Amino acid sequence: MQRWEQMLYMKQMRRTIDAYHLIEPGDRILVGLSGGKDSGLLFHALSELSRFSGYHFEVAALTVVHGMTESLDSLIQYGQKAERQIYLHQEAFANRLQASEADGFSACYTCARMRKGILKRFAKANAFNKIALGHTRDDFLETMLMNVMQHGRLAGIPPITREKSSEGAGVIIRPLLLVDEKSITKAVETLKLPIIKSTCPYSAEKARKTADDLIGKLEAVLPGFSEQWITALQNMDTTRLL
Ligand SMILES: Nc1ncnc2c1ncn2[C@@H]1O[C@H](COP(=O)(O)OP(=O)(O)OP(=O)(O)O)[C@@H](O)[C@H]1O
Repeated sequence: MQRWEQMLYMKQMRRTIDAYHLIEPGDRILVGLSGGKDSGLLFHALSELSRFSGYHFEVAALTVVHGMTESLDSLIQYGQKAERQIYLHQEAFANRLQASEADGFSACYTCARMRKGILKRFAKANAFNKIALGHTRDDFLETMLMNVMQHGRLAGIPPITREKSSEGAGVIIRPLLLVDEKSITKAVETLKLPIIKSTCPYSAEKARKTADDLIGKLEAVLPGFSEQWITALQNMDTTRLL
């Protein structure tokens, strides 16, 4: 792989950070690290950025160990070798959510809420003022399609959210929001970052899979469609909308 290809994700991430003012000097950023490739690359990229650039911020990661992943050993070894701070929060709630799915709960929704609550409380207790999540351009487009298909609403995922709640640190940033999954996969392979497999039975959520398939079909007919969609959203002509 060419060097420019390896660095493509970094260029796209920096552009997003600058365009939406995601990072300010003095920030203490806690990355939600699932063990998957997106947040794995996010943690690596922010760690590099904090060491070699003029952004002046600190970064560490928290993994919520909810009981639905394979062994975390390689992640822990990576943290020690690269001298990167990875905290672990052990709370095996995921099995209980599976059991309650039968009662009409959405396990994925509840799991995401619980993880977010844990991240927020940890951030507050340890003086982190921002939480960074690994959502990508593909997550953004899938969410947008799902919102149209399921709720008749045009909404994606914002690059920065400022939430007020009793749980604490309410600023959530998504520096990979305009980075495509292909660049992420390539970078993770080249950098040999550790990837922990999820054992969650819901990880291929049906509605998200449908949205993903649809985007794949559009890309096959119209190469560059995803990029063009993002460009269109940044150039909205509100005088011609309803
Ligand atoms: N167990 C966890 N502990 C800490 N943060 C998490 C955990 N699971 C998810 N997150 C955070 O929430 C984000 C969105 O979660 P989601 O399950 O949609 O992940 P994803 O899109 O598959 O990304 P990844 O490749 O990072 O797992 C992740 O990118 C990560 O930042």
